[in-house]
Amino acid sequence: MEVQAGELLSKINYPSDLRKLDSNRLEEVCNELRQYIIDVVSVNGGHFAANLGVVELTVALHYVLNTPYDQLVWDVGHQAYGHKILTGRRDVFHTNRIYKGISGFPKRSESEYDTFGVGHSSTSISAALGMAVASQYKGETDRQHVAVIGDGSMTAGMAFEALNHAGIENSNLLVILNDNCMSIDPNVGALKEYLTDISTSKGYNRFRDDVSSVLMKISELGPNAHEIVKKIEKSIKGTILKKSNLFESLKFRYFGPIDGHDINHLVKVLEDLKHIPGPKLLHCVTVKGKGYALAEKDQTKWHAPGLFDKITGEIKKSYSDKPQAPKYQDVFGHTLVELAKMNDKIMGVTPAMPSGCSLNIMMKAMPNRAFDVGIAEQHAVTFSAGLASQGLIPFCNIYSSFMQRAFDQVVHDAAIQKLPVVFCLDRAGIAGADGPTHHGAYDIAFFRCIPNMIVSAPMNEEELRNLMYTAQLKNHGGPFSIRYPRGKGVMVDWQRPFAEIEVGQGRKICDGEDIAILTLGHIGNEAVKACQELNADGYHPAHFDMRFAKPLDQNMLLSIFAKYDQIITIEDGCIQGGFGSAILEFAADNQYKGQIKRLGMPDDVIEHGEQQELWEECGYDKVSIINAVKALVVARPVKSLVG
Ligand SMILES: Cc1ncc(C[n+]2csc(CCOP(=O)(O)OP(=O)(O)O)c2C)c(N)n1
Ligand SMILES: CC(=O)[C@@H](O)[C@H](O)COP(=O)(O)O
Ligand SMILES: [Mg+2]
Repeated sequence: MEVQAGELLSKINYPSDLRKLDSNRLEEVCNELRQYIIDVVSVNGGHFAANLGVVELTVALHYVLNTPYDQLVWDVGHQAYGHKILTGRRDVFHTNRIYKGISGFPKRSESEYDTFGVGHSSTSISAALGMAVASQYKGETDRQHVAVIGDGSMTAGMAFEALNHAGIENSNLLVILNDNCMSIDPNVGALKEYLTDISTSKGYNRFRDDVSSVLMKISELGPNAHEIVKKIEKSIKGTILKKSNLFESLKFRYFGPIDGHDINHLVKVLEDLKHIPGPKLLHCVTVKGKGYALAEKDQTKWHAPGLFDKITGEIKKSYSDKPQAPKYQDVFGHTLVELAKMNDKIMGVTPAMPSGCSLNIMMKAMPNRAFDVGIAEQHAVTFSAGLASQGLIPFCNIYSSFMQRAFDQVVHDAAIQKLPVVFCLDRAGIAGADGPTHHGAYDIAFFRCIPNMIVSAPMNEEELRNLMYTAQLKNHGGPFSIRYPRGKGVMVDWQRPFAEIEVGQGRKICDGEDIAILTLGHIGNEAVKACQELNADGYHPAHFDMRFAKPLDQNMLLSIFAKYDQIITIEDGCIQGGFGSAILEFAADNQYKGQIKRLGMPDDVIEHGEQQELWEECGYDKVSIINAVKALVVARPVKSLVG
């Protein structure tokens, strides 16, 4: 649905138009930009509160900087809607995150203003530093490089690795710390407490303002003045500020904290900072959800609320007369608490996604046994391994795509040491509107190659519960991974008694002739639907839910090889190295002479869209499965086959 932009905003196609305005009109621009974001996101969905929080910052940056020559890098990029609207994409913004529409994150192929592709957090300082060093090398001394990073994203190790490096590079880098005290959930950790301390310490702020304004004035007087500034800084800031300022200790010049919603002050400060060389950090304090009262009040709920009525604030739900199956996330959250009540060794760990993965249920019920460790996937894995080394059983829940960050920790800290960490990989498979950075495409492939690792995937809620139950019964000789997708399962009546599943044992869903369909995980439900339609058309494939990509159910596979000349494998993951590849390897090792067709994500970047649209595009939704079977098998007369 197209939404009309305000009068001023509708004339701003690019930042060059913005820069023609008198600065006293910027507040108006901010109001219209904020309203436009509210109007479009309410009917289209997407990230909301973070975008409202950076409206002033976005306008000020594009007003002061000479983008795209000056380089602006957004961390995560979930807050870059204002940036997109001001940089040539206002009229296509209604296609944001929609299949074939623009991406919900900055993307280099989409615009020259998108200097760096993002989606995962905490990459902005490294990327902007790389750009700054490249400019220095090329002699582009007039070029500005700015990384905008949130307080949540600043908790990741990668951000600190970049600060550590940037502090000794004398390149032109400005880091803007957008501090709203929030990650998706409330931000956590000692850094958050430190930032709150320096934002609220009145005496320090007054002193800092005085020193900064004097230093900025002197620094405008020319090259020699910088030397004087440095000396003054060394003696004054060195003794007073450095002691208390983390960023100064890392050789950044620290400015702020300033009000990130005061557009006029922001413009002035950013102008001043353009004339100060070397690594600098500007600490901006903002409010997540700024300007939409409900979002300011419940920032987690309004991080990405889905569609809503912008007047009443009512978030739209899909209503149905029929009872609905739960989300896998909720099954995980409730089941973990159930198991933890039975087994006092169980602990819960999430890197910054407690409400996303539903560990918040355990954090509330058992606060001393469940940890949000901040955006810190590597730490989450090794922390879990540490817990496991002491006889505990951590359930470490990480979105599949974020787990890409922690591969070494899984190998080095958990698998080699045979530690029984249970890795629950949420959002495994096609993630949907978040797109390629968030699809859980690779985990089967990258976990399957790790020794001592169990790789499993439930086809429904009951299977998820039973896999979780099985994983904590004993040490299976190393980590136990369980992957499941974003969204709903298929069972309304899911809270059934626990039953152990034998590790490496698949199950037959239905018997058949001519061809066997082997599935892993929830995508097996598409195969169930496909088989029903195929049966009516006279095709009778057998269907096996293999449950494990590692170890494989070798006995079941050998009997399948003996009976069927044709096999289709289906997985919601990349086909290179994944579940289908595991079957191919086993088939080759056992001289299987039949034909094996693999369905899964092709060796390509899968863009954004709804899960169902992308399953279809990748060729493993119900219809694609039907077509694949029909292409391989000759139809037989309809007859009933009970599996
Ligand atoms: C590596 C990684 N882990 C987790 C996430 C999920 N995530 C996206 S935004 C976000 C919160 C970021 O907080 P902050 O940087 O402070 O931005 P804010 O939303 O507060 O503006 C999280 C945890 C991610 N994108 N990347
Ligand atoms: C930007 C980001 O990484 C998160 O906000 C992500 O979009 C959350 O995804 P879910 O909605 O699947 O929890
Ligand atoms: Mg934040």
